[in-house]
Amino acid sequence: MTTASPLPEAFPFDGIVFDLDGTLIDSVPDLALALNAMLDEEGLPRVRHEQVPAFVGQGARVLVTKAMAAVGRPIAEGAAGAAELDRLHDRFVVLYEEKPVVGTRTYDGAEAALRDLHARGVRLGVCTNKPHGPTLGVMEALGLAPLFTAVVGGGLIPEKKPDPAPLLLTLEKMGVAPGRAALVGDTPYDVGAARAAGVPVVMVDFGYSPVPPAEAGADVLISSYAELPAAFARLAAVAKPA
Ligand SMILES: O=C(O)COP(=O)(O)O
Ligand SMILES: [Mg+2]
Repeated sequence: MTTASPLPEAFPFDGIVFDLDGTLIDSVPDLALALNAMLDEEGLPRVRHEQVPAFVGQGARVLVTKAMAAVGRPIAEGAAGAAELDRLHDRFVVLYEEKPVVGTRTYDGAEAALRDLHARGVRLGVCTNKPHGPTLGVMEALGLAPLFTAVVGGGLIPEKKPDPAPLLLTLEKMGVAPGRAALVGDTPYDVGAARAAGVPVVMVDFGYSPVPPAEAGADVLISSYAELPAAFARLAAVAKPA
């Protein structure tokens, strides 16, 4: 990159945690591919790509549960339903890990923003509800993995965002105090985790939020990564002192 860094000289945070799906990457093409491969195996109708964003954000079990409901085969309550969900989830993850980056792309400007922060010595983390295994696979394949100090995917601990535990674990692995960090995400699950952890939050408006992004309660809303440096400057004003 030859562009001059637009980040403020005195950067207000030691570390930035990013959500993955809908924030750094548009993963819906490959999530849809794996879901439809799983549905084909079950002899069920496929989901349309435009249905899939509404399924993403709370982890793979919720993704599969919502997809099954969308094709008219909702997962039943009780032990039989739980066993079916386990089976379908495990198969979905296998299929997704086989082809995780056929159509997945980083959003415009995301990689440059990450490289800029990294070059300035800001520690970077990913905190995602996507299962941890495929998370690592996707990040490796897209060349993002070396930029991050810590990656916490779904299943490493039982809690998922909006619970603050995965975000706090990410920060612990990064060696960054919550009062010196910010989160960038795309859904109310990210905002909830950030609020509960005492971390200010930027929300992108181009992800997979199930509610209008402006109503999700983030501190700052951005429409492109070009707006991120200004968003951090505004966040610094709402951040708790270290
Ligand atoms: O896989 C999901 O459901 C969500 O992943 P995210 O937390 O990176 O948005
Ligand atoms: Mg997301």
